[in-house]
Amino acid sequence: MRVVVVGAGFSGLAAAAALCRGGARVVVLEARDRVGGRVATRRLDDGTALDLGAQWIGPTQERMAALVAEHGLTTFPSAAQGRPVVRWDGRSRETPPASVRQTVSLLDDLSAEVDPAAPWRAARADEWDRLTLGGWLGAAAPDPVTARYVGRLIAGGLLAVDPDEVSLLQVLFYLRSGGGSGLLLGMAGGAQQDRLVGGPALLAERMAAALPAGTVRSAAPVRAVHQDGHGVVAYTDEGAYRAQAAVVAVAPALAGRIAYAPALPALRDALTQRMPMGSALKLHAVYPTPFWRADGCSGVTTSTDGPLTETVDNSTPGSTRGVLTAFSYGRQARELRRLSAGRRRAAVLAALVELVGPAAAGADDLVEYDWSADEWTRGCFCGALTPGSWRDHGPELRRPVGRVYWAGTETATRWAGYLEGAVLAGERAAAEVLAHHAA
Ligand SMILES: Cc1cc2nc3c(=O)[nH]c(=O)nc-3n(C[C@H](O)[C@H](O)[C@H](O)COP(=O)(O)OP(=O)(O)OC[C@H]3O[C@@H](n4cnc5c(N)ncnc54)[C@H](O)[C@@H]3O)c2cc1C
Repeated sequence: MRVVVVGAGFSGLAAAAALCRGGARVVVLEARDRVGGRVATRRLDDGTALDLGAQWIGPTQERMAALVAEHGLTTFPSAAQGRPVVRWDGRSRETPPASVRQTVSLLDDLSAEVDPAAPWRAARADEWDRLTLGGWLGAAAPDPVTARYVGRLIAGGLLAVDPDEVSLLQVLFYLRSGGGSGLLLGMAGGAQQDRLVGGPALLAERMAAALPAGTVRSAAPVRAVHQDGHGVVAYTDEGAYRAQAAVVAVAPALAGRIAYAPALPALRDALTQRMPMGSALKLHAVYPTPFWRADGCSGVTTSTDGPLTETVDNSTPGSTRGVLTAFSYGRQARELRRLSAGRRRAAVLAALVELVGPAAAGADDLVEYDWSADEWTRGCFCGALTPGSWRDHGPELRRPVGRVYWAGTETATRWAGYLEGAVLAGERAAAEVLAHHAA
């Protein structure tokens, strides 16, 4: 059996490996001239490595851990020794007030009622899908600052959207899919625990290299997928690829930009119109040294206000330089994006000064990469269904359309939105193809 896989991110690469193991002959068509999708590593002249996209893996992400080992890579713990800073309504403190834990626990409790494989079946699905996280926080959080902080951390930190842009149901699905707020938000013991030596882009390259020679065709954007009773044809600018089935391993927002013949069923096409990508800006401020460590600070900060919601110490072991990586989400990220590069740098450094002190103004460099402007990603960290969309369109996420199967992290039921979810989704789609078409 021949299978064409669209996209060589972690999902497409994992799908291709599983299909090859199942005896299929596979071609992976990748739009970019590199594999990996939402991962990329930029190296500074002194060897400092900056992960522009995904960078962390953590406990319970078993497929990622297995792939790291299988491809001969290792991990190192994220730097988080020292005092964190919580900038709370204009004042600095070490931990957020108890109201934050209480409010987030309420969300965790509600998420226990959501099956991540079918959020639309939750008893209160309709009510929760109509309500935005912002609306829920307005009623459930004990005060407006707690509501703001939790909104920025949960809607922003997890989905890179504003609390008013996302339904409570989407948030509960995401919390459940990643095993709860403790795992999702944590550094040690959580999803931000470890980084890959060499960066995740190196793992993607090794996954691609382990496939039979010639499997991955890069610089081959798929423009159209046609199918009939006998097979599928994927059209690129260079040529047509025939197969018995296709796995489309790209985010729904990008899958909707491919032309299908026959046209996709209305509900599936509508799904691609209702799952926009998030809006995160990840910015690396590079310093001669990690100066915050001398003051006993961990570099891990969170904030109720300003353009930056959180920062981490992202310095690379072996490099003397200090890297403070800052994240801006939703509306704040859009506002930063509208500024000229010079004004953005000034705004980001001013926010860093407020979080970690005056030395933050002396950055050698501010390295940014705007995934929203990237033609083949169009936003990050992932796509999320808009309020009110889960019930009618959620069931279409993984439902195959004839010979076309859907992968990509957005289709995962565990660790959706993460590298782990991408791998699991790719392997699930491969299993569906192998089960329905003779190898
Ligand atoms: C800034 C940032 C930080 C993140 N941090 C983390 C993190 O720390 N940990 C974590 O686990 N996850 C993180 N994520 C999320 C993680 O990167 C994604 O969940 C994961 O990479 C998605 O993989 P994927 O294969 O589903 O999709 P993608 O990586 O988007 O892969 C899709 C591939 O398809 C290609 N493509 C698109 N359209 C076409 C077409 N028409 N024809 C051919 N090819 C096409 C794209 O070029 C791309 O290579 C982060 C993401 C970003 C951007």
